[in-house]
Amino acid sequence: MTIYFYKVWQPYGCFSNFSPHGIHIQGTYWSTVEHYYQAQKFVDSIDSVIIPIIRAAETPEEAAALGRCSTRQCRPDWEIVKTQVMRQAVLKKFLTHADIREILLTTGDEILVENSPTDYFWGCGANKTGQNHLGKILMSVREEIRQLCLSTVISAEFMSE
Ligand SMILES: Nc1c(N[C@@H]2O[C@H](COP(=O)(O)O)[C@@H](O)[C@H]2O)[nH]c(=O)[nH]c1=O
Repeated sequence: MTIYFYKVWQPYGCFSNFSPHGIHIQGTYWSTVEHYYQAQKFVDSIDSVIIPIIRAAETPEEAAALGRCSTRQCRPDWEIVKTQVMRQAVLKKFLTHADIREILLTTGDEILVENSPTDYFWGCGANKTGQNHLGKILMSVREEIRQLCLSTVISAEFMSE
């Protein structure tokens, strides 16, 4: 059965990038994946002064509004790197927080879909035809963590022999 998620307060809300699960990346703390993702749009761009402002945003909604401002200039390679940027942050989130890692692992092999009514790239959009890249990242992170757990168990058994 496909699992749909979107808003933080709805079922599986911890899969949303707006969920209150902080991450450290390269020595810097970000209070949500959304803060980190929106700020990365401006790395090495002429509008990079916005980065600490996005980081300090009170809420992920505010961080998203700052990052989506159309008068600011995104880094030129953003379209090429954005999926990798997102995957790195989502992986860090689920490696950091054991409680939500368990929730992700208990979804087994179910399809995960960000049920955004407006986003046809990260989500499935209003008519479910969107590319669902966030759902795909979550499924690939789930698989990576499963493999990591497996290799930890195997090496623990090897060490005890
Ligand atoms: N969850 C969620 C959203 N979805 C998130 O928005 C981000 C895409 O931003 P952008 O690339 O700037 O369009 C990405 O993290 C996607 O998961 N958007 C919202 O306005 N509210 C929300 O609760």
